[in-house]
Amino acid sequence: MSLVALERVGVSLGGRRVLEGVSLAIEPGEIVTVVGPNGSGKTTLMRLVIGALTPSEGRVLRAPGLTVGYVPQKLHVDPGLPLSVRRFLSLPRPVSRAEAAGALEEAGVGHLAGRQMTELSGGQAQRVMLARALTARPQLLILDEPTQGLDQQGSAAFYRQIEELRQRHGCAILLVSHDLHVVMAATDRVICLNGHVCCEGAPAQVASAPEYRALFGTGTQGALALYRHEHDHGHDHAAHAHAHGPEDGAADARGLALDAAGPHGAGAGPGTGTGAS
Ligand SMILES: Nc1ncnc2c1ncn2[C@@H]1O[C@H](COP(=O)(O)OP(=O)(O)OP(=O)(O)O)[C@@H](O)[C@H]1O
Repeated sequence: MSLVALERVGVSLGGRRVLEGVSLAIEPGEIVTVVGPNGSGKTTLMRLVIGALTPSEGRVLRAPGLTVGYVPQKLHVDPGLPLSVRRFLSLPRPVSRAEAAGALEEAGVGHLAGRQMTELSGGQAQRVMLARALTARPQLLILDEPTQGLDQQGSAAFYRQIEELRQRHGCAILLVSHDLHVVMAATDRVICLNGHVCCEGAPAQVASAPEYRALFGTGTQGALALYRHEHDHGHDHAAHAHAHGPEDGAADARGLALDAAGPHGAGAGPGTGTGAS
């Protein structure tokens, strides 16, 4: 059974048609990247998947008891509000010290537990937010624009980490990107969105599809080749840590935010002093 399935979903916001006739399904354990230009409805689609938005048409089906970890594009932390990393990990669901430490380690930021959220760089904040998402033990991990601001090498390293997370946790991972470069090569399936699903399939198929090329041009093949070259070298652990390991501050300069869903998933809207953009 699919974790999430959208059936002919349409969404209108502020009198505008944002999504139309979108049908897709996310299967257990797969990595799916949604690509599309600015304003093509990617974030709206993520909000549908987590249940923060109700479709105007069609329906969204979720596996019973589905657990979702959601990392939205931005986090808004009130600068006047003291909020340590450790405490942030316990919002909204308290987690044990050991669980928090483990998740931070896994995200490559174990040393930041005592810091204030407002002191973190964009890349550090991104990893802390990923750690919080992991504490929900999600069956589906959703990351909205996690590679924004990263160069191709940084994006490739990020995707390797995503692959490792999938292997370790067995979760499906749904990502959004509007700058389709290296990211495509590391995903099982790409969905190209522009208000509707233009095309979908394996990365190489989508990269050569006329619908994709009409939106993004033809420049992706070189990036795919770059990724494959690096990937061939990357699997022993030491080489990984050296060439592709977590680098604080290397990630998204805008900062990435997370609002992890509760233990049973879908209530991942803004709250607890943080909000998705
Ligand atoms: N609350 C809202 N009211 C009216 N229009 C909205 C609302 N939220 C989003 N939109 C519009 O819906 C469209 C899709 O927005 P969405 O944020 O889903 O796009 P996106 O693909 O994630 O864009 P980007 O790559 O720039 O982040 C845009 O035209 C946006 O202006």
